[in-house]
Amino acid sequence: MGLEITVPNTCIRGCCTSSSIPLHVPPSSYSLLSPIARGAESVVYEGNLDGNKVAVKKPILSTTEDINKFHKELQLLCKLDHPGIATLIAAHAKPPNYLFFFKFYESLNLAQKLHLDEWTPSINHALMIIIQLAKALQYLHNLGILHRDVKPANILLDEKLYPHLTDFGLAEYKNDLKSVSLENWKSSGKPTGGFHKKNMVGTLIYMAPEILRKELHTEKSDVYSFGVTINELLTGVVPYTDLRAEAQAHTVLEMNYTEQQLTAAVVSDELRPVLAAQESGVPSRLLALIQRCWDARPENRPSFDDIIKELDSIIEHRRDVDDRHLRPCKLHDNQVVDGSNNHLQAYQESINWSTLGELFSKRSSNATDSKLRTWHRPFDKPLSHCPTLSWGSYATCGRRETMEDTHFILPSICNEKDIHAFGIFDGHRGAAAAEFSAKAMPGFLQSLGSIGSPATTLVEAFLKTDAAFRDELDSCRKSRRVTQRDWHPGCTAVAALVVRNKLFVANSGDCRTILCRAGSPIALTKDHVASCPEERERVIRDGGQVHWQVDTWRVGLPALQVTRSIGDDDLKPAVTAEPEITETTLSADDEYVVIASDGLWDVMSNKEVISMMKDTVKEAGMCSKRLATEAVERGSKDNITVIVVFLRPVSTAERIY
Ligand SMILES: Nc1ncnc2c1ncn2[C@@H]1O[C@H](COP(=O)(O)OP(=O)(O)OP(=O)(O)O)[C@@H](O)[C@H]1O
Ligand SMILES: [Mn+2]
Ligand SMILES: [Mn+2]
Repeated sequence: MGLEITVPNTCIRGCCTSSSIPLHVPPSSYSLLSPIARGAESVVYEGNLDGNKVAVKKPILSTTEDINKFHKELQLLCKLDHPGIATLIAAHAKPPNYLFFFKFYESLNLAQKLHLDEWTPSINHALMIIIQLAKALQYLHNLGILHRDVKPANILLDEKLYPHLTDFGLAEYKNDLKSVSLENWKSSGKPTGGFHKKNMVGTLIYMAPEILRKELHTEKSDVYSFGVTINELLTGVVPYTDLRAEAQAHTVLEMNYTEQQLTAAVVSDELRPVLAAQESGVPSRLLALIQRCWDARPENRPSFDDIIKELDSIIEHRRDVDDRHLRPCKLHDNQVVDGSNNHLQAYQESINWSTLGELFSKRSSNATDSKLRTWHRPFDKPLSHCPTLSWGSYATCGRRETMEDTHFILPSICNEKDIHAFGIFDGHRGAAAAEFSAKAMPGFLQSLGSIGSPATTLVEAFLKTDAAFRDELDSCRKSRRVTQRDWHPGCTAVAALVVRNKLFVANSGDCRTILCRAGSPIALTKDHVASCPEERERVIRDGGQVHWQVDTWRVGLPALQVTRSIGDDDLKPAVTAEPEITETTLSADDEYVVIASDGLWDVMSNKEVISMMKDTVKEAGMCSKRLATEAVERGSKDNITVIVVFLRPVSTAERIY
């Protein structure tokens, strides 16, 4: 269950503290595998921490000053929590091991992606990266922090090619910079050469002229580096390489000398990289923004607040233009199919809903002290039957282009060895609600378990996840991170909770859970769809409208087929998030549970699932995969997610019960 935070959670000096990031990790919990990058000041390894793939940054420490620098970087990193900034998972700050453990970002850094992979992002994807990066820098500047080393090599890309700013090796609080310079002036009358060397930082081609002139770094110096970086993203050209190649071809000058020439040209002649071309589709307002970002005079450059306002407006303008020309056509199953809509999607997805959900999860589980938290135990009598659990899952987007299913597996909640939770979310109108819920609900389950019975815990977790998601969407609309007002993503949800010998299943929507008892299926959920008369009546009672359209009953204008879900805020309260709960006492007859999204059940009956399980190797992951691939073969048109949980000991050698 993740890494423990030992108390007191501080570094050896006591200068770095964190309530959520462990600052001591036992050597047995991690290993360093191969190095991925060797910098002047550190080696970054691919590694493993507590079973998860991580990036381990190991600074090269030779002097006390290096160690001071490590503590400073750690202090800063402990304060940061933003989806556009690389996530520090843990650190070790005790001699002889000084290590940073970061979330592993799969898709290279932006410099490698552009120049080794020769990646050319679409304008919409580039805009998404630019705005996410601007928000990360706005966040830092609001905290009074200057990054001082903004460049493509310090921007890591995750599997979706979303950017995460990293490398705080040169970052400083603005106020500290001021005092350093004042002290220096006082003690020596003028800055010394050593002082300049130490403070003239960042990579030359991204450095603002005032830094090259050896003046103090300000927020506007980060803005300059941002401008050069996003121009590189749009052109795919390393700044000045065209120039430099020429210089090298025509002279035998040392690199150092051409760099001096370059510096002089940037400072005195206002030389800048070649601006991206409007013909390649870059909006002219974006080009103008880049030019303002790299203006020679810091006071003429916009702040990140200004930059974000302008970017929002550029993006909204692009959408308006497209909306007028190309109206997306609505299909029966609520899927909007239209190529022109891709950039809209890219913008909606520029909000990382998983990360937002994770933040909620962290917040809700931090609200109660994990040490004091115990899970509600309704039965302390000795049990007649103790299930032995093993589980596995498989998720596939099937024939769809996008994946809108998510799931979570949460074993040993609050370190209780016999309490486990599993959940599946099936998104519609985008993946946002599903991505958010799969991260947020585990946090709510952990924090709520101590309060009520398992059944009320599940109901509360569903309602809280729904409320949190809709709040978050609202505030995104207010801050204009979501400018499309008629975007109302939702997801169906099913969660199973095993508490010793009891199984609780909560369901909102049309995911399904079955239990195999003595060889026969027992349905533990009922589908909440408008074709079900009771559900239809309930929707109408709660103020919703249902109508027959094409081939079935549907709810409201969006013509939703499901009648309960998380999100879908245009249809609340009629399309409620409140789940129906079943409670089952497990006995020796109970073999396994299958939880799956409707992509499986569309093409397979409960009985067929049971018979397929019969001749599959009894390993939960393999069973899940077999069921899902069979559903694809049978022509399921939907995303498919399957979780199988065995309830009694199984041997993988056993083929048939
Ligand atoms: N979390 C991560 N996931 C994947 N790769 C990473 C991660 N962190 C760092 N890297 C890789 O290691 C490189 C160096 O990381 P970082 O910039 O933090 O180290 P550094 O020693 O400060 O480098 P520099 O030479 O730029 O000062 C990155 O450019 C990236 O390629
Ligand atoms: Mn770096
Ligand atoms: Mn660095």
